[in-house]
Amino acid sequence: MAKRILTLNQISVLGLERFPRDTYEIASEFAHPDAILLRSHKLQATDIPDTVLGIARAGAGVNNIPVDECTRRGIPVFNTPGANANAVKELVAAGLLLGSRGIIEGNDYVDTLAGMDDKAELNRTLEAQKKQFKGSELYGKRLGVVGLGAIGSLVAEMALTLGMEVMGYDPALSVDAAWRLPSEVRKADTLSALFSRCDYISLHLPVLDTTRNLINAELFGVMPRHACLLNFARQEIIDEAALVEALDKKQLRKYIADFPTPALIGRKDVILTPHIGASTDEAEDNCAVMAVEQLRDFLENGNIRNAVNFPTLQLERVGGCRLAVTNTNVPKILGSVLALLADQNINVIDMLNKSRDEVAYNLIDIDTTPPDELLQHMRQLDGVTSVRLIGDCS
Ligand SMILES: NC(=O)c1ccc[n+]([C@@H]2O[C@H](COP(=O)([O-])OP(=O)(O)OC[C@H]3O[C@@H](n4cnc5c(N)ncnc54)[C@H](O)[C@@H]3O)[C@@H](O)[C@H]2O)c1
Ligand SMILES: O=C(O)CC[C@@H](O)C(=O)O
Repeated sequence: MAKRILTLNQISVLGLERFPRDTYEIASEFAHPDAILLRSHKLQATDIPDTVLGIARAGAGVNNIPVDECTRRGIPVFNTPGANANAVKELVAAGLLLGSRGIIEGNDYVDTLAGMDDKAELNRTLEAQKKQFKGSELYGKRLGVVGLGAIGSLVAEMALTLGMEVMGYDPALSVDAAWRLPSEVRKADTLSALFSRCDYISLHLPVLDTTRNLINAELFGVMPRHACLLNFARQEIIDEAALVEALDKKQLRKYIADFPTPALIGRKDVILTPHIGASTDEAEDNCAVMAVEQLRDFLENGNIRNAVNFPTLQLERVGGCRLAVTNTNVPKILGSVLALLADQNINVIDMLNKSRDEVAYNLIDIDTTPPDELLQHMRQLDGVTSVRLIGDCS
């Protein structure tokens, strides 16, 4: 039977074409989908049917998905790290330029001159008024980057090429990300040190329980008054009341962000774009292709790459059929699963088991198709969250 993929946002065709039409059905409405593919759609736990095996986010942030509930139900949530990083980096470059030069104000002013048909008079007026729109250069200024992952590291590199100094803060920096980082990036030990020393600050961290409202009144209080804050990460990272108060008190010069809210729209000291950080042809294609490939590998082989709540695990297919078993990460459960197979004289050909936090995940290749009763029995074992048979041994 064809696998059913429920799409909850518009997904690039280049990605969707990677689902073979003879083995997959794709639609934006399905009562019993095998998997969900989405972008920013806010997914409620109650909207995830029991048939769903995996969820793929074509993008980086997964705060629109109830990840804890998925983990509880044994559903891996995939994302596409780095696939849209260049698109965001380029918008941040634009944000830095909009924050340093009177581009928007100048453009708005020029629009007011529509209808002035005398070219000489137009030029005289422009030359007389342009001093209002003077800016300052980025060269030599200091950029603080909060979060030095896929996007933050590219932003740091881009700012260095503009001649800026770069300071970074990331207490959870992975070893791989540290290797990617240009050596010129100076480390800030605290957020407060970074906020107090930078002319521009750009946020590139995920929204988590620990980062919600992280940027608060205390940090706005130490910022230089000429500083500019860029937020192309998520609005929830900023304490909005504190931001509005800081703008009112002129504790920061400008806020440039991808997340409009009623309190911010229309302010002269705020520049807002409608969440278009990843809205390029290239990023949409990259994210969709990566999400689809990861989802297919999971549905067809049980392999897991780039899940935010499951361990990474890939086992080459060597024939036979495969059991994908998820359980809580406590002793003896795997032993009970294997004992059930041994009781039925089912031989294990190959096996891989890994854990991440409270989740343990096992791929077990066997040489005989197990009877349905055995799978039911396995599902009822204490601590087993899900059991899936992939393929057929016959
Ligand atoms: N505007 C957009 O359209 C758009 C597009 C892509 C991503 N994003 C947002 O940007 C975020 C980052 O994306 P990415 O691809 O760089 O992710 P990433 O996972 O590669 O990098 C995130 C970095 O943040 C760091 N971090 C975690 N907690 C931190 C903290 N308390 N302080 C400082 N750093 C911390 C992590 O260690 C990691 O290095 C995403 O989670 C998403 O919310 C927005
Ligand atoms: O899908 C999008 O347009 C936004 C994606 C972005 O917010 C992300 O977290 O990757």
